[in-house]
Amino acid sequence: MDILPRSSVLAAAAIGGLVFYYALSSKKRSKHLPPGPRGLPIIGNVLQMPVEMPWMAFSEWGKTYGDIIQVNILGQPILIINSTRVAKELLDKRSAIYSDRPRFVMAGDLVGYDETFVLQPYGENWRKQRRLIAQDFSLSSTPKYYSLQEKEAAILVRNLLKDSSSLVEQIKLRIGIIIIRVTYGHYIQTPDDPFLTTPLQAMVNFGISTTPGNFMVDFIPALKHLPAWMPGAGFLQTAKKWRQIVWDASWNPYEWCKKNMDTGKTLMPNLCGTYINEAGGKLTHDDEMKIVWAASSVMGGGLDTNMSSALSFFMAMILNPQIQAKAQAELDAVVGKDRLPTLADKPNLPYIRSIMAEVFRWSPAIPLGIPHATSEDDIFEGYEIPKGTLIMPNAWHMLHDPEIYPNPMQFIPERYNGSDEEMFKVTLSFGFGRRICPGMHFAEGTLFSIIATTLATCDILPGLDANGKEVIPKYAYTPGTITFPESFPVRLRPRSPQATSLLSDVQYTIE
Ligand code: HEM
Repeated sequence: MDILPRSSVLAAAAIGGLVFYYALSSKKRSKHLPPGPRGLPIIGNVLQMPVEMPWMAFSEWGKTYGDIIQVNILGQPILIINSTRVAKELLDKRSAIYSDRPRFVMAGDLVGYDETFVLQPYGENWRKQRRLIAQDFSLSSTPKYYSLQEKEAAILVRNLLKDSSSLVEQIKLRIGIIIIRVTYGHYIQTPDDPFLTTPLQAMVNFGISTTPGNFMVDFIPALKHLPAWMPGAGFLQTAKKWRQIVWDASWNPYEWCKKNMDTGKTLMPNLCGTYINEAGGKLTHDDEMKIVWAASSVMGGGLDTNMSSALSFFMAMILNPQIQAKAQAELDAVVGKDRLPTLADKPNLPYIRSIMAEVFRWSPAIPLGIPHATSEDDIFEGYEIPKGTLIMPNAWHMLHDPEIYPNPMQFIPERYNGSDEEMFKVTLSFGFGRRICPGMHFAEGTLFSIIATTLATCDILPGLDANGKEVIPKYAYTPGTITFPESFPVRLRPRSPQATSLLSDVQYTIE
């Protein structure tokens, strides 16, 4: 795998291409571009690009360069946006020309993620796929999945009470079960089910291959034509392996769903099954391509993101026992102790909603968003933004701006004053403009169920190290497009025997 910036892959052939490319693009550099760190000839800012939690580094850069920062990686202009106002101005108001995706040569051309509409260029195919799922996951459609989300949340907590050392695995499994059930009508029963493990692997690869700067071929597309045996061309073998994984993750569960519509094994409703039914079973190859890749986008979009937010919730609660106590008081007053909370209780639980909003603010799962790209030249406040600029909205910075969120590193649900309008503002962690996450309402259902069920039934405590000492987690996140808290131990203690018995009563049904 050829990783920048430490890579030594600046092979002679590539440099030749670069000089040519740089000569071509130097005209653009002389324009009035937004401020940014001064780069080197040819390679631009490659060596300055931060690797660890780059969203925090870009946030620091903002103190020197301001709200918009231009960097250049081997001739590719990148605009980092450090302000909600500017992000809305460009990505929302000018969405007609800011809704493209950059061309990811590794992730797209070579591995094939560009079949999914997450990476599709802004155009007809993107629109058709997006329409298919926007409907199924709209605010008014998601209640059909509430009971699944509530049940899986309860089983998650029940299993964590038995063994809280398996926090990550349990969250992965339960969120995987939910998303695969609603997409294909298949109920995952064991963590080693390939319908779960293959998409999870595909997501790991997605994260690596879409992180700008990880693959030289993204900046020098001609490298994709290198012979596979050439030193430095290891990325071609990687791409081949990863391509098979994406194909298996996308087509196998769809074929299973289609085949089992008649046997009754396919559980309804689900995205693919509904589509197959509506078409009366008569689908052209083109129709199938559309639904397979739209479904794959749902599965990919809904797995790691929700997992990341759920893990951040557990971390925030370990760090803030007083918030747990306040949330539990609200749950006891509104829901009582004789039943588990449901999604129907959500309107009456403003403090739980505030905790959820604060999770999205404190630890956005995709801190730098999924990059957009400009499809035309533009001018903003006197700065030129060339066509093809990769746009990185630094959601992390926007959600940690001390002017808007005082003490931004503190987890403070009270900052919203119970106002849904204030909470709504953090939804910028779900992206911008026409590309905004179509799974937002569904994601909220899953996370709300996990938060409410856990707090209603358990106290969340720090885990212990080998010497029995409490481990307080640090605010540290993994690199990649979708980020996770660095691993931390946790302990769950039931609030009462009654709480344990409410969890035990939840039926493990395949539905
Ligand atoms: C906590 C959970 C989630 C977070 C934080 C999240 C965040 C995001 C973000 C930041 C984007 C990029 C938007 C942009 O380009 O401006 C996105 C796109 C997307 N998300 Fe989510 N997401 C979550 C859950 C989900 C779920 C549950 C689904 C599926 C049901 C989903 C499906 C998608 C899809 C398909 C896209 C691509 C949209 C497009 O390119 O048009 N996401 N998400």
